[in-house]
Amino acid sequence: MTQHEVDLVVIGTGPGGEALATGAAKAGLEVVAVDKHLVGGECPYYGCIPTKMMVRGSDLVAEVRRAAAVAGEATISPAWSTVARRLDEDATTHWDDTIAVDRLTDAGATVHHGTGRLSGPRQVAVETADGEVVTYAARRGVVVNPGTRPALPPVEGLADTPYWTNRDAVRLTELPGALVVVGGGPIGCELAQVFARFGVRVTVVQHGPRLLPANEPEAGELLARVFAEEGIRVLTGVELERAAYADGAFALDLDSGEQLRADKVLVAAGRTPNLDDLGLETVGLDPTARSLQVDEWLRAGDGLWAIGDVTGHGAFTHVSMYQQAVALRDILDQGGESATYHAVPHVTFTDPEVGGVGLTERQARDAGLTVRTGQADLAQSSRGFTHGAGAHGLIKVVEDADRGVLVGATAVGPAGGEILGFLAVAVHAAVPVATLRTMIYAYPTFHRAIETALADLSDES
Ligand SMILES: Cc1cc2nc3c(=O)[nH]c(=O)nc-3n(C[C@H](O)[C@H](O)[C@H](O)COP(=O)(O)OP(=O)(O)OC[C@H]3O[C@@H](n4cnc5c(N)ncnc54)[C@H](O)[C@@H]3O)c2cc1C
Ligand SMILES: NC(=O)c1ccc[n+]([C@@H]2O[C@H](COP(=O)([O-])OP(=O)(O)OC[C@H]3O[C@@H](n4cnc5c(N)ncnc54)[C@H](O)[C@@H]3O)[C@@H](O)[C@H]2O)c1
Repeated sequence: MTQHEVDLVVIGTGPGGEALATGAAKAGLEVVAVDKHLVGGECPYYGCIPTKMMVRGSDLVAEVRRAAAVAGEATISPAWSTVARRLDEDATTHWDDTIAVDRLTDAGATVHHGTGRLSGPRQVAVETADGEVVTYAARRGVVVNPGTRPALPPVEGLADTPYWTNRDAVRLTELPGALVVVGGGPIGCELAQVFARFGVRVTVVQHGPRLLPANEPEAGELLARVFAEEGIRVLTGVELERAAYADGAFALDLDSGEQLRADKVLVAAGRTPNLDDLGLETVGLDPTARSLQVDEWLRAGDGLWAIGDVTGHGAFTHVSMYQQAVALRDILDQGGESATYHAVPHVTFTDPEVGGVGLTERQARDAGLTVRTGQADLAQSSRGFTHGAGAHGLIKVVEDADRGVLVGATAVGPAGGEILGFLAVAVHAAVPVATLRTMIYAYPTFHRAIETALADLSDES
């Protein structure tokens, strides 16, 4: 077995790994990029891109149905085949990564489809699909970007059923009659609403007290009200105890005593980091850990960098991309700013969109800050009034009163993710609340509700 010497090996090419490998190769490094599935990772093939195309379709369906109340009768015959075609042809080119591989190769990198494992410091063994093993010694080091896979909750019988995950959900050509979604996080909420708007009878089973528990409680509660209006059944605070599948149907027993029946079950109950088959033990790291501890330069060890979901700084494409830029500058000895995470933005693309940045009120209080919060109801704003149907939303701001700056904010509403941009700047740059209060907010915009929320800042929780 020959050992090849190169500058850098990237194991796992999620969005960040792909970009980092491209950047390093373009900078003149000899780079090997390894992915056991598709170059680009979860986001372009099974995550952000296909699901946002699904959301775009279901939002249009909802908007057409709202037309009667604001503009006159309009009809739509929702056709899943149209969405499925876009996912297959436009989003994923039939779940084929040739374009991405060519892009990386054109940049000068060597690409392997295979499983990469560390075999010691700066050492990697790549097992290709045909069983061949190629080993590399990496002069600068190794970057790991292995991402996550769907977690299977410990529910009796579930593993033996043909349950779906996000990977199945984005490849559907036909929709089921009745669907149970297990998990009320971002994946569960986005997909529940998409399928419901295309005519599926959807029940969401969320074992916590509310939807989107990583967001402010007001956001999850508002979303639950919207889901109820749209006919989505939301069960919170329940445990799924048993699952069984027979004769084409699922039976799900809840701890409340109720049994749910469904044609399909979508499991969206969190993710498991792909750290268990990476050879981490050969460099003194724990392969059973929930995340890889990294410093502000994304260093996980000597000659070892980790980026993306496995670092535990937010499982979002923009975090993976942000981190790759920092790690690449470190690898190339270019210096600059290291990574900080006080203003990580995130948007769940339900309708209304749920955007958040920085700390929630609870997190700010737990951090010992002197907290003041303010809120505004989008439906009560002039823009909400003119918008009419579909104007659900709220703004919530969380101030560190000692410093007089926002440390967190939430924007729920039509285009809530876009409104969040304003709040992300405020939290990122620690713009004084006094300065934000002296701005002029265009009338009648949704973002004008931020002014109302700032005026509402008080010590009441
Ligand atoms: C349904 C869904 C919707 C989402 N929507 C959004 C969204 O709207 N916005 C957003 O910001 N984020 C979204 N995300 C999250 C986003 O997809 C991830 O944060 C993003 O893909 C970054 O992940 P990553 O870089 O850690 O790695 P991943 O994208 O998970 O890629 C990791 C890659 O590593 C490979 N790999 C793993 N182990 C090995 C190994 N040993 N050897 C070789 N290759 C290996 C895998 O095959 C994979 O290609 C969504 C996720 C899902 C599941
Ligand atoms: N728009 C976006 O940015 C977007 C969209 C989708 C996913 N993502 C990323 O992907 C990650 C994974 O998404 P996710 O929704 O699978 O995970 P998650 O961990 O965010 O949410 C999972 C939900 O399932 C619930 N749950 C766990 N076990 C359960 C059980 N046994 N029964 C019922 N409910 C259970 C949890 O309480 C939680 O609310 C997200 O955290 C997010 O970072 C982002």
